[in-house]
Amino acid sequence: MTVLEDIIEGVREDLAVRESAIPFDEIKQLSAAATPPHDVLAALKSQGVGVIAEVKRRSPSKGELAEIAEPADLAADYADAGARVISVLTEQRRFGGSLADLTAVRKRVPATPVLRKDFVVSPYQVHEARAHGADMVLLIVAALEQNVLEALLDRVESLGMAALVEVHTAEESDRALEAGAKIIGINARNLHTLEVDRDVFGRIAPGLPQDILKVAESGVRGPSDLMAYAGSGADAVLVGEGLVTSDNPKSAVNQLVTAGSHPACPRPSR
Ligand SMILES: O=P(O)(O)OC[C@@H](O)[C@@H](O)c1c[nH]c2ccccc12
Repeated sequence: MTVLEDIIEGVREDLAVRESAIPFDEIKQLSAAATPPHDVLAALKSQGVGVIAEVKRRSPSKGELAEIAEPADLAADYADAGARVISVLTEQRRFGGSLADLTAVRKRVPATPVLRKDFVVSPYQVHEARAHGADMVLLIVAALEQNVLEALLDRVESLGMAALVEVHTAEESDRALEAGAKIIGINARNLHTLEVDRDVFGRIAPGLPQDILKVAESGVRGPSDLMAYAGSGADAVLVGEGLVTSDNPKSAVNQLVTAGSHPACPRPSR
């Protein structure tokens, strides 16, 4: 079993527990009653290379990263420093996250779009994301059959949210396009082996249509990695570890935001 398959097995077990506590009809109603979502596409299309800053306590590759007793405080720092979107990991077993983290962050940064970062395999989780205030949902191509990917993407968009469709290979990026993805995240980390290869973005992004928003995910250590990704056509970078392990996450975000809006930073040609 690969790491990804192992994580998904746990995710399905945890999901079954939540489904028996709150039935599908109820979570659907809660999602319909939530405050309307932000326009994430517009936020990501604005000038310069955007920063998506992640609330991440642990990872399967590195173990414990940061305690983060108050995810909302960290999110407020990220937003103050100019993060365009805040990503909140809600997977519990391997990443130490929760839906309570998502709710807390949503409440504290009402003006900033929030991404639910999890292993979404069912429409239930999409409604759950919206019910907890998410504006964007991660969909991992490697974890989904094509018909399921397409159905989930439709579901995300029909609730007014945006999907970040994650790929790691050219075949997966073809599947993302085929499914109708508008925002594609190219993950430097292979979710089967957890190996990071920062060159994956530069191999895949140039082959994507110009109107697709391209997010470089994982392995960003500082402004020079952002600049390198920008040079290969990134509209935004998604950063976790580099921020949560920093002595000063707010200034770490600020340095990235400054680099991403600097005149010397290569700009997406859209
Ligand atoms: O901590 P990093 O290397 O900056 O990476 C952030 C983000 O890309 C990573 O957390 C991630 C990318 N895709 C995922 C899918 C599930 C869980 C986590 C992820």
